[in-house]
Parts: sequence; C-alpha cells; structure tokens
Amino acid sequence: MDIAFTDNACNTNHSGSPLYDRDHFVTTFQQATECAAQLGRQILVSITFPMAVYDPQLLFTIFHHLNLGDRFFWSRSADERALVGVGQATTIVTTGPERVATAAAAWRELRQHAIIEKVSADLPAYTSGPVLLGGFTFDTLTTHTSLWEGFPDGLLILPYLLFHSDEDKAALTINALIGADDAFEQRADNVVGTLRQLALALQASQPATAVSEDEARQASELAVHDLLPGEQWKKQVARAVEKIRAGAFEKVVLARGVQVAQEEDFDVDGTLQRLSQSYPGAYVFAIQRGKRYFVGATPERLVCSEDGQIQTMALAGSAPRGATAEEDQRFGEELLKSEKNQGEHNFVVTTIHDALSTLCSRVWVADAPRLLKLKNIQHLETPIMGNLKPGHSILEAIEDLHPTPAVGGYPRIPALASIREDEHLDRGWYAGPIGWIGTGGNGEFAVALRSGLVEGHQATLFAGCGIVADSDPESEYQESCLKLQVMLRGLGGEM
Ligand SMILES: C=C(O[C@H]1C=CC=C(C(=O)O)[C@@H]1O)C(=O)O
Repeated sequence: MDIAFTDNACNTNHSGSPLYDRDHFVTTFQQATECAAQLGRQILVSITFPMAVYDPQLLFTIFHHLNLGDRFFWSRSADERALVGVGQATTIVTTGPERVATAAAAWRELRQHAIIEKVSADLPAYTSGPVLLGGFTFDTLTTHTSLWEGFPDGLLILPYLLFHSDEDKAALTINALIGADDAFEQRADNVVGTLRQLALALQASQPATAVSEDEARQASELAVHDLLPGEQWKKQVARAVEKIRAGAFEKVVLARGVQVAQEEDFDVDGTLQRLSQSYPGAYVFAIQRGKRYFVGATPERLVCSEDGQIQTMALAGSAPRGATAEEDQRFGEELLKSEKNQGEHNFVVTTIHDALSTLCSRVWVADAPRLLKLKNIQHLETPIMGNLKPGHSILEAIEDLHPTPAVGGYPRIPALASIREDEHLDRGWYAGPIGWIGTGGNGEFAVALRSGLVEGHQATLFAGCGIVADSDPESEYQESCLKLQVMLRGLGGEM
C-alpha cells in the first residue's frame, strides 16, 4: 500500500498499514503535531482511502444522522461524479470584491506543509487529497439582506469527511487541522469512532429507491407567491429594453424570485433525489448552513479544470420543449435560427473567449452553438476549452469569468450597475459560482442557476432571463416560469 506525502520539510515517505488501523492515525497525527511545533502553525492532514461506490444521496442522508455538522452535495449523474462532504476541518470566509482572489491566497497558505496521504493508487483521480467545497455570491456590491445570512461573499469549506466518486472508483477523505498541543491519540480515537459509525450506517442502509412521478404528483400543494408582482417584473424588463435601445448597454440579465411554502418542512434529501433523476446532465448541489440549504440543478458549467486544461461553455438563449417530437424539433430549429437568441448567446461566447485569452495559452471555441435539451427547456450551448498558463488555478479562472453575460450582461460594468439599481432582489449565491477545488489547481465550478434557498417549510427560488433590444416582457416572464419549474418540481410541487 503506497502512501504519498507532499514534498515538504516535515514529511517523509514511508509505507503504512491500513488506515482503519488506529495506530496509523496516531502516527500521522503525531507527526503533524511535531510539524506544527516546528513551524509554529497548524498543519493540515488529509488522508484518502478507497471505499466501495455508493449512491451519493445515501451518503448525504447518512451524514445527516452522524451529526457531524453541515453537509455539502455535488453530483452530475450523467458523468457519475459526486462529492458529498460533512463537517468542517476548517473554512475560508472572504468578503468584498476581492473575495475569490483572497480565497485563492488562503487556500495556497493552508496547503503549505500539508500532510497528504493517499492510501492506494486506485482512487478518483481529481478529488483525492484535500478538497474545498463552496461558493461565492453573485455580486458583492448589492445590498445584502438577512435572507442570505450564513452565506458570505466567499466560502470554501474543507469538510471533516468527504465521500467522492468518479465512475467505478470511490474514496473517503478525512481532513483535520492539527496544532502542536493537540492530543493526537484522542484525535485518532475520534476519527476511528466516526469511521466505525459510518461503516455501521452503511451496512444497515437500504439503497435509495427512485421517486416515481406518481409519488411526486401526490406531493403536497405548494403556496407560491412572487417577490415582485409579475406585472412589475415585466415593466422592469420593458425599462431594460428601453435602456438597451438608448445605448446604455447591449444585454442585461434580470432575475425574479418567488417564495414557496407548504405545511411540512421541505425534504432536502428527497429534493436532491428528484433533481438528479429529472436532470441527469445538470450539476445537482446543496450546501447547508445551519437550518438553511441552498439547493439547485444547474445546467451551466462555469469552469472545470483538469491537469491544466479548462472546459467551460457559453449557455444563453432559450426555448420551451415541444409537446411532441416534431414540435420539439421545430422549437429547437427556431432557437438555432433566432437572431434575438443568437445575439444574446454571442455576447457570452465573446466575453468568455476574451477572458480565457489572457489566462490560457490556447483557446478553442466550437464553430456554432448546439442545442442543450433539458426536461422542460432547451438552450443554445457553445463548448469552450483552453490550456491554462502555468501558475493559474481554477480560482483565477473564476475570478476572470464571473459573471459571464449569461447571468450579468454586456458590457459587464453598465449591465451590473443596472442590475444593482433596477432588479430589487438580493441574489445572494443565486447565479454565483458554486463547486469545489482540489490540489494542483483542479476543480469544477458551476453557475448556481435553477436554484433556491430552503429553510424549514419555506423556500425562495430564483430565475433570470437575458434581455436584449428585441426582448418581449411577456415571453421573458414565461421563460422565467419554465426555469422556476425546476426547483418547484424538485421540492415536490406540480409536475
Ligand atoms: C439566468 C438563468 O439562465 C441563463 C442560462 C441559460 C439561458 C439563459 C437565457 O436564455 O436567458 C440565461 O442566460 C437562469 O436560469 O436563472
């Protein structure tokens, strides 16, 4: 069994016994206390070992019962990748417009002198080692309300336990921050105790059963009301169109929110299951902050970075799905030909291309957009790739890319000013970057769309639409309703 350490002064290479062996944890934690004493700082210890592939939703539910703290869920069932975390070894909290850059610096600092053990070569390639999970607000310069309490401008969590899987490989990572005076034997005992509880819970677990559409249909009635009456939102859209025609900017994305309530508390675990089933190509996510969960199923990748290669996409321009195959095809063809939607889409392609040109040595943009067909809506999508210049991580890419004109507007500065002035909505983490970052600059962040903030029996859901010179307020309103349906159905509402 190979154990790989980071190359720093405190570490030595050695072969070790299986990690479920208490002595192994004692030895590693003791080594960390010595390192901490020598360097006068806490040392990050991260130990990853293989485990069987489980349904990530099962782990999410079991983590709730282990009472280890807040949970995080991230999965895209189409590519069989998932990350499920619980508790926190440490967190990075940042504020203000520099929130991403400050988080990147803190992450670099935390990684220094880390003891990183990988107890097998047969582990998920990109998620083994310490992985931070979290996200960022859409905009730091809007008024923040109490709605988003617990969701700061920037938050990256190093979970205590992380289950991660990639196709046929899965692993568990245990993270700890160890100081010179830490009782390392006690810390090792705690880890072993937690692992025993997890093993017992997995043994006793029943595989999650799929929620049938019939069951979902029987779900309780949801009371839904607009944060801003529909007619007023349409007037906002009309005003944005006037501004665009007057030359203030070329595109702006206006969002709206709805409040949803039912008698019982919403079942976040069930919501994730429904979202994963209905949107296998979407990033299904949940981040818990105390009693609140920010949950969603977004089709939009902001950036994925693997071994210096980054992948992103322009996603903008929408049409409904058809009721029949013929109608669906017609809607798709109309979307591909629509000048209004092409224009809305091209702002995103150009902006992403320009942002990547400074970060990457080479950038590839697909020749023409294709259709991305989701359950109830279809979009124009252009895949974009690039080779990151050395020394850049995914966080630098986020800093340059966010907000793309798919969620902000074009040009960026006047469009954002207009959102701040006219939208009257605290977007919080909606439309912000959400995802994970691992070692070596690898990671993946999505744009947190088709999402909502759930607390007890209430939820606030968000959706936005790209407004251009020939936008029609009524059509944009209908489009926003289609986007809201994702979370309404996810919460168990109308089918
Ligand atoms: C802003 C949202 O969607 C964006 C992504 C795809 C299509 C969009 C559009 O056609 O307007 C939006 O740019 C949202 O879902 O809230």
